[in-house]
Amino acid sequence: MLRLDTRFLPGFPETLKAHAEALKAAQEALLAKRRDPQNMLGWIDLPEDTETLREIRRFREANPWVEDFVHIGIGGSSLGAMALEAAFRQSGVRFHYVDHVEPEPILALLRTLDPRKTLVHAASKSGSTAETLAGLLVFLDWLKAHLGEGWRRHLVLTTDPKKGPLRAFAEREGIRAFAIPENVGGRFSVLSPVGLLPLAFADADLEALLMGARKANEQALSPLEANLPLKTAFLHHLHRHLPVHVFMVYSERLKHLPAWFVQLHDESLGKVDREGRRVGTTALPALGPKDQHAQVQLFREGPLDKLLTLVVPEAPTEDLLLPEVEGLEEAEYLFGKGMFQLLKAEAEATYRALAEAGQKVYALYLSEVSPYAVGWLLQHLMWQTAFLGELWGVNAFDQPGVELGKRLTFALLGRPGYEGLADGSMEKQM
Ligand SMILES: O=P(O)(O)OC[C@H]1O[C@H](O)[C@H](O)[C@@H](O)[C@@H]1O
Repeated sequence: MLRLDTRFLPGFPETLKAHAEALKAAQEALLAKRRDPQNMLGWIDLPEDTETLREIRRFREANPWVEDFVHIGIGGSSLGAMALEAAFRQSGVRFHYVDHVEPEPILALLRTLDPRKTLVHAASKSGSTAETLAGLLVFLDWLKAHLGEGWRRHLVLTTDPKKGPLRAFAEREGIRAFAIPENVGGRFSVLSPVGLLPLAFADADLEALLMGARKANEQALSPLEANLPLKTAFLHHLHRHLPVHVFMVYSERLKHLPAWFVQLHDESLGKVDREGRRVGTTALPALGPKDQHAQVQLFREGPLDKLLTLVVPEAPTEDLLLPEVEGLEEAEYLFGKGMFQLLKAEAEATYRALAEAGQKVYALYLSEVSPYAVGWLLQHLMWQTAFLGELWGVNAFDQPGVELGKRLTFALLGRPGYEGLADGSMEKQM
């Protein structure tokens, strides 16, 4: 369950009411777009897709031999999987992420792996991302060298259902390939096989995750009073003059969640709007309590240019009692308390201290760090982003700004068709 706390933003409920009509219009405009698959709103339907869930389960059950799971993918094709696996892994399977192109760590990883016990999962919506293809080339070669014809059982792909080089490769070679629905973009794909397949090997509770996400859907389709993502989107809209948005999570298990959110927020909303204006706010990842000892100094006394979201669990799923120790009387105030009580107190104290400093801050309380509550949170944040796209007049589902860098990379590597881009004649091609 998710709960919003705006106690340090006085007047918010009244302002919300005053904008009810405009918010309803934004909600209707977004929902009207669901009719056209080109609008990339397929992520709304992912939590209902029980058929894919069944297939993933069957695949997991058919491969009990897996001890190491290598996930090759980048951006939307890795950040969500990484965040959820770190939080909810119950199996003994070891996970490794190849979401970079630095040779040394890949070589170090290859030296530790036993190919007979390794499953390689390459995920890419487009099927053509250079980093992912590079990783796949290396691991494919490695599997073939060690396993001969047996390599096929050790590779699984997740990509577009019809298009792209990975789909074509899977069909040619008869490799198992799961699908990211055509109308689902990378950073909205965590509840597709991109995230669900690794999570199945982590033995995480996938049903609970999807059930939580369905709760966010229910809210997002409701009138404003019950529509939490529309409310948080409006909070961001109201504070859009503040350039920095700190996303601070008080959970070690969710330590990779801010990175997933940064891509979702920045890549969806940092755009040129319909009037040709540059819009967007810069999401800054933070982790409590660690960043109290690293970033909070800046948040307290640096520029008042931030909107901060604190994501705070309300209860532990398991607690640890802090024992009394003779000779450590300095810690007496901790004796007999639950460790979670300390975590909660630190979150509350930081919340108050930031508000006292004059920063704009609100809290999102998670009932607990469970697949159900986190599934709800992820889908909530995707809705928030989609609503903000409407309010800011941008398409939240494309990323035209990353294309030039990709084309220049191709040119620098001598890919046919990109000649000329690398030698300074770039302007001509833009
Ligand atoms: O899933 P893929 O097609 O491999 O894309 C991976 C990532 O790279 C692209 O450059 C986009 O900017 C991201 O939105 C995407 O998540």
